[in-house]
Amino acid sequence: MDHPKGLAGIVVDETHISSTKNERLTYAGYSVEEMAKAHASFEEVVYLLWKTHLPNREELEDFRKDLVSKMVLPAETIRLLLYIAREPQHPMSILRTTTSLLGTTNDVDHDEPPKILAKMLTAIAAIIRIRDDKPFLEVDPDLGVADNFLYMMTGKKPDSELSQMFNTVMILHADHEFNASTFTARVVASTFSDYYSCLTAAVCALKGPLHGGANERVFEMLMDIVQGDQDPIDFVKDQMAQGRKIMGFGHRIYKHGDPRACILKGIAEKLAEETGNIDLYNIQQTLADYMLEKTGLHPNVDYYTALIYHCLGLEKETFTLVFAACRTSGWLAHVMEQRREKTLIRPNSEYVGPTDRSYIDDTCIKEVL
Ligand SMILES: CC(=O)SCCNC(=O)CCNC(=O)[C@H](O)C(C)(C)COP(=O)(O)OP(=O)(O)OC[C@H]1O[C@@H](n2cnc3c(N)ncnc32)[C@H](O)[C@@H]1OP(=O)(O)O
Ligand SMILES: O=C([O-])CC(=O)C(=O)O
Repeated sequence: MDHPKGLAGIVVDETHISSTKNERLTYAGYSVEEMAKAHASFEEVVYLLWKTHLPNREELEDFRKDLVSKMVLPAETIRLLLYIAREPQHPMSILRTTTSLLGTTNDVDHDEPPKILAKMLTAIAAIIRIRDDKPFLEVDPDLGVADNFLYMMTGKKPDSELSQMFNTVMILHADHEFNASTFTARVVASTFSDYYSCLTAAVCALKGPLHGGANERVFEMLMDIVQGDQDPIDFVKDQMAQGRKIMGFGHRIYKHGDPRACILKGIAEKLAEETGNIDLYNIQQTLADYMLEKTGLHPNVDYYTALIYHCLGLEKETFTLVFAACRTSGWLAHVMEQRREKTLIRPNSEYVGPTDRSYIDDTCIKEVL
């Protein structure tokens, strides 16, 4: 019997959280394009993903205040982070350990999603600061969640234009139905394991270059082109001739273009102009045009964010951490939904190896039997 590789096209369960039906991304029925255009805030989208309805003004303000107040990390966690974040491993490996660590610190209510999201954001910003040898920054209670996260990573409080752009980046990454990391989190949740175990597993899945790790590889490709003074088209032709995939292109769901990439492209162009990186943006454009014409592949969500994060002053190794920070909101939504379902995820496989073998005939320790 033929099985679709990688569960492609298989609907494994229902969800109320998000949909990519007909290649349109919606959160609880609202189009992400409409929300991005109307400058929805990250906290409003998190509320929507968790409760599947929008908050009223008062609920939104309370939710924002609650999240921001919970972004303060216990002193013990900061002490441990200062130690762990300086280890030489890749920042996503540091985040994997940190996520697990957050679940073991002596902190009450540790099963509470707002607290978990808030702590993850601060911990991610702290990892980035510590590795950059910059002082750890305190949360500003007057800023929103996305602004605080950006401030704690970069040390700069965003103006309203940057704040809108960064909120958009965060909401576009917040959820994506049963992608690999979310599905991983749901499998762990289905065993009734704890939230931090689900998130640690999700971070491990996001880290890989075929998933969230692609944004770092996109920037590496741009640097290879620029630093090697290479023609961008010759570069990708050569990569594909060697059987390599071009990072930031293609998607399991979107075969006619990722709706988020168009919005992110606009943000990348604006930030690239403002920060003197327009040459990198132009290279990305050249590559995107060539890839579409020659392979029919479109850029995915990781393609333009590589340039956006660079323009924000982040190191390429930390790009996937920012993705993890945004996606933690969606992971938590799915963990909550899966917990309500109370069913173990445990599919079947078809065994295709040899059968009816005799251990007694084949074992090397026959003589002692
Ligand atoms: C947040 C996210 O996770 S978004 C995705 C981030 N990942 C990347 O950017 C990595 C590069 N892209 C890829 O590897 C793929 O497009 C995936 C893994 C994202 C999706 O893959 P799938 O749905 O399994 O499609 P699949 O890999 O089978 O691709 C179909 C064909 O297009 C080719 N293809 C797909 N993506 C690429 C690419 N980026 N570069 C070159 N060729 C590609 C495949 O080689 C395959 O060709 P074949 O039919 O001749 O074997
Ligand atoms: O859905 C997927 O396969 C990958 C993903 O997480 C996204 O595109 O946001």
